[in-house]
Amino acid sequence: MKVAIVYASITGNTRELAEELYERFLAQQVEVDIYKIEEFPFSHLSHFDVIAIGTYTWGDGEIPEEMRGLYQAFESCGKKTIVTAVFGTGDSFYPRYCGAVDLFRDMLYVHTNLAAILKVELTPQVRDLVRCQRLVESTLHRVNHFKKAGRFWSFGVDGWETNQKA
Ligand SMILES: Cc1cc2nc3c(=O)[nH]c(=O)nc-3n(C[C@H](O)[C@H](O)[C@H](O)COP(=O)(O)O)c2cc1C
Repeated sequence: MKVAIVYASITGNTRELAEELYERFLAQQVEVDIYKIEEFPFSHLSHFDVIAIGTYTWGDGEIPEEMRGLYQAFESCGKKTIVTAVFGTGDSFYPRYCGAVDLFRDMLYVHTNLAAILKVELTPQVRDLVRCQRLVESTLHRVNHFKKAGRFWSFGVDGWETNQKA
């Protein structure tokens, strides 16, 4: 299983969160690479079983400029066979707390097999480490479930509803 963590961070909060997740994926003995957004080869999206996307929020709940290419890449080349997670840090002082995570969530839900979402207030605290562990476990559980079944399930408005071949 191949996992990629791709993140953008200016002041280091989202990077810290990405690094926590990296350690936790490693501890599960999966192959995991961590990329700053500038280093991620967009053309390799489908080389990974799992892609965890980390973003801070900018402006009025916006996706930072450097993450927009990744957003568009998933929009045009996303596949339901790629299990994704989206995480980010934000500041609840702003009306659209972690708005960039919400925007990615909505798009990834449509174009990929979205397994987990994590929002953290500014710098990750000890209580957030448990949430990081949950993100890793839910994501790997989704991949294993998917591989066993040879199909995927999506969480729709009326519950677990979609069952399609990979
Ligand atoms: C100009 C500006 C606009 C921001 N807008 C938002 C926002 O709309 N929603 C939010 O949750 N956080 C917002 N933030 C807070 C950042 O997303 C937050 O500080 C984040 O942890 C930064 O991540 P980083 O340390 O990885 O760069 C804003 C910060 C700045 C400086």
